[in-house]
Amino acid sequence: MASRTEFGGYVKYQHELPEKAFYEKAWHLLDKYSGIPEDEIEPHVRAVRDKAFAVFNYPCLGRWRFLDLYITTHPQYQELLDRTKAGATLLDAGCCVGQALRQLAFDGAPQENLAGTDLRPEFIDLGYDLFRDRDSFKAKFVAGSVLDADDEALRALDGTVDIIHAASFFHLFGWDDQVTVGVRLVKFFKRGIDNATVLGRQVGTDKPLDVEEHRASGTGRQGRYHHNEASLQKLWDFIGERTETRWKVQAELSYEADLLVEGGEVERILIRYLVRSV
Ligand SMILES: C[S@@+](CC[C@H](N)C(=O)[O-])C[C@H]1O[C@@H](n2cnc3c(N)ncnc32)[C@H](O)[C@@H]1O
Repeated sequence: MASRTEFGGYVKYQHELPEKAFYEKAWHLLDKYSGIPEDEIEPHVRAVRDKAFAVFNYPCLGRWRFLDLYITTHPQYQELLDRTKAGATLLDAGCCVGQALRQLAFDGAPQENLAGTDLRPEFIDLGYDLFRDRDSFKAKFVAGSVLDADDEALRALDGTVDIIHAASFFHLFGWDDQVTVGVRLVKFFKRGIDNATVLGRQVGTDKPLDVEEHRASGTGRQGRYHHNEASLQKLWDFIGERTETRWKVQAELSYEADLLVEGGEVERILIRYLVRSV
């Protein structure tokens, strides 16, 4: 089993499940979409989660966050269903095990209008194990790095997408890499469409760093950059300049108790965002 490791004072791997409120939508999906008998769900999820955590020790796996189907509470969730039913294509960038895509499909989004991409093909593969839909799920998955402008595999998605969902994703990167990622994502959009949309949720802050200070003081690979609405607009202005596109950001911070048990209850600031082409 993967070892417990500390991450910025946080426990990265938590054995106990959080409160039921945190994972009941995922249990419902595994029951009704995947058809997994109720008493098998927990051991099944634990086994797949440990395999995924052994691939890479993201806290979203170790701390069960991949079970939080927050997407259903995004103010644009109904719009995502309506637009994909009307033929729009949605790409989940940094999809991990693809839980958001299965939820969208379960709620009626046509599977052939869904796509996912992730750096690690193992996560995509484990998603089929988790949801037991390897032979039935019609969403298109492409493994590749959105940080690499020359990634051959990702070219298959260029010019094919109307909506991009990116959750707990941009916050992995520093400012410059977020610009690189945004520029890459823009290439995935169909040419000349109205209402190109990027949306998601990630760690936020009410005090974003000055970009130059962040660059100068970054740790590791330039450190991570967290946003409020104004800094996110600035980011998308930069991305727009580099791609000759224009974007309007709407975003809201929320202060939420982390419902996890080990390592204590902590407050985290999240930002739920919506970026539309203008
Ligand atoms: C913190 S997880 C979030 C997963 C999922 N979106 C969610 O909300 O649970 C970040 C994901 O981004 C993927 N990732 C990291 N760097 C990437 C890159 N350069 N290109 C594509 N995916 C990347 C990771 O493999 C991981 O699955």
